[in-house]
Amino acid sequence: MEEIGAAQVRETKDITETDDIVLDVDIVEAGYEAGDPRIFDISFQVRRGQLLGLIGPNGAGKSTTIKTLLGLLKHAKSKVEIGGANKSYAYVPEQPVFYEDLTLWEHLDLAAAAYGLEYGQFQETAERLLKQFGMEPVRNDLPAGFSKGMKQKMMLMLGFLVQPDIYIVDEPFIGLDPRATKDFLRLLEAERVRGAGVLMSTHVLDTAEKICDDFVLISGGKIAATGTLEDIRAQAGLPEASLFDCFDELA
Ligand SMILES: Nc1ncnc2c1ncn2[C@@H]1O[C@H](COP(=O)(O)OP(=O)(O)OP(=O)(O)O)[C@@H](O)[C@H]1O
Repeated sequence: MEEIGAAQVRETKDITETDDIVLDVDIVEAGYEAGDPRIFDISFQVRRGQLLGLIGPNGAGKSTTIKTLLGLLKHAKSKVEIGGANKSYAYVPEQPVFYEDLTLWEHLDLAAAAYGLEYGQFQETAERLLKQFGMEPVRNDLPAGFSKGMKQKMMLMLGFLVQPDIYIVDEPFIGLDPRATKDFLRLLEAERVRGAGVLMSTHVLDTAEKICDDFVLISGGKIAATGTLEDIRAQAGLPEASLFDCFDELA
């Protein structure tokens, strides 16, 4: 058990190599101040190759759930098992985080060094990602001068570079143009085929409906519905309905 702050009880334990589960989350409660929890009883798992959509209205508790499973909140009672055989994960935040003085290429290089990637493999993967995201022309530029979508692409590239067991992606679609969205989804699909799991928080429900295997719908800090689109439709009492209509009914 790992104690981080008086009110936090966050356990991490190993997932065995034979296990298909790459993320196992069991949150009793979590919040930003002692005695003021914002999310309650949130439990779910992500398996290899699975894309789980974390959806819910503004303020429902999606980001709080993600911060809790990353171990970033002081006031949390939770048990989280993260990563498969390699114990590796990539977190792609909604708000880009970068170093003012490092170029795009230097960011990639730094991430590769931090994760201990072999240099030849790093170069090959980084070159491929620069091409795939159309970012070759700005490889030696500082990200402070990038557009919102370009910063978002940099964050996605840093995640893909690492090829982790699980991707935790917070709202990837806002800011990406249609071409970049397509490139991102193609890369994500390839990673799922490789065996990576994905937890993705998003408001873009028409895309989520097409790409996610399963959903966790959070409302008012609690789980309002879980399962496949069919399960969600049954829970909403709306057979044939879109994810958007089910969301409206359940949230
Ligand atoms: N840094 C913070 N300090 C205090 N309270 C916060 C903080 N961030 C979020 N909250 C509160 O926690 C609750 C859940 O917010 P959270 O950010 O998890 O929602 P969300 O589902 O991610 O919403 P959105 O879709 O708008 O991003 C809300 O009541 C919000 O006011």
